[in-house]
Amino acid sequence: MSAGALCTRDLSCAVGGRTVLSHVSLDVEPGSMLAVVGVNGSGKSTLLRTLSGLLPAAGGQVEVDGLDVHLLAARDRARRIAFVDQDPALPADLLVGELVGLGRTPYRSPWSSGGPDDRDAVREALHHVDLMDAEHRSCATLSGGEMRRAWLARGIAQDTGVLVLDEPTNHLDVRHQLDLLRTVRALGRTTVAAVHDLGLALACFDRVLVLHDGRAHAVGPGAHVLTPDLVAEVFGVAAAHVTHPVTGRTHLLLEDLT
Ligand SMILES: Nc1ncnc2c1ncn2[C@@H]1O[C@H](COP(=O)(O)OP(=O)(O)OP(=O)(O)O)[C@@H](O)[C@H]1O
Repeated sequence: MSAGALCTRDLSCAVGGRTVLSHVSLDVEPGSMLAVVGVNGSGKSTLLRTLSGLLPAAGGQVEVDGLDVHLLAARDRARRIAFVDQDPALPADLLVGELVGLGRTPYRSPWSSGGPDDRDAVREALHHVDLMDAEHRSCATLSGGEMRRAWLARGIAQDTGVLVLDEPTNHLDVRHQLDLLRTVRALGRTTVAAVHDLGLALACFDRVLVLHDGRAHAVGPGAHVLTPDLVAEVFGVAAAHVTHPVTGRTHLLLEDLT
């Protein structure tokens, strides 16, 4: 089995004692990018946390590289799946390089500050997110968008086959949104990301999973899944497909008709 193979079998996800999602069966192709979309509260974060092993499965299974995520030791899991949270609390007084270095924890002995390989991984990750010059700055001095990229760099430095990203493009300007998704693509890792921007989901991901009414409502290539009918049903927004005049790719036009 290739590294980064991720699948769920009849997965149910619960949070705060409430089942949020049921019967989710998914195969995420190694190296591919899956966008998870759905209205607020549809269960995107809960699904991502369950995939990452941070929440127990309320039923069914998540497998990474053929192994049950919820049975793996924490260090082994952290070498296979990196989770980048939506809005993590910042550990006080860390330099950016130190924050990114936390991604190397699964490879270090408890009291080690890291060797040359770890330092190289940190610099490479900072390079990927265009923050090379920020390595020695305090995290407290970063803008919201720079901070998002620093957290992503920590996930990249973790050097896992699977990256799970909760709203990675929030707070980013449009150039950095596209750059970030291109960077993630170039890493070649299996990526599952919650996104709110349906245009980005369609343009930048191989497949889109739509969560609706506690289920995996649809999954497949964005242009097949994000049809005007589905967008109207799930999001209550009128949509049309248009073909980009230069690239010939399908895009979504959204219109509020209320
Ligand atoms: N700790 C908790 N206790 C109880 N209910 C929770 C808890 N965390 C989340 N929920 C509820 O579970 C449901 C799913 O939440 P989740 O955060 O997964 O949705 P989401 O699709 O990521 O939402 P958003 O788009 O707003 O980020 C929501 O109804 C939310 O209120």
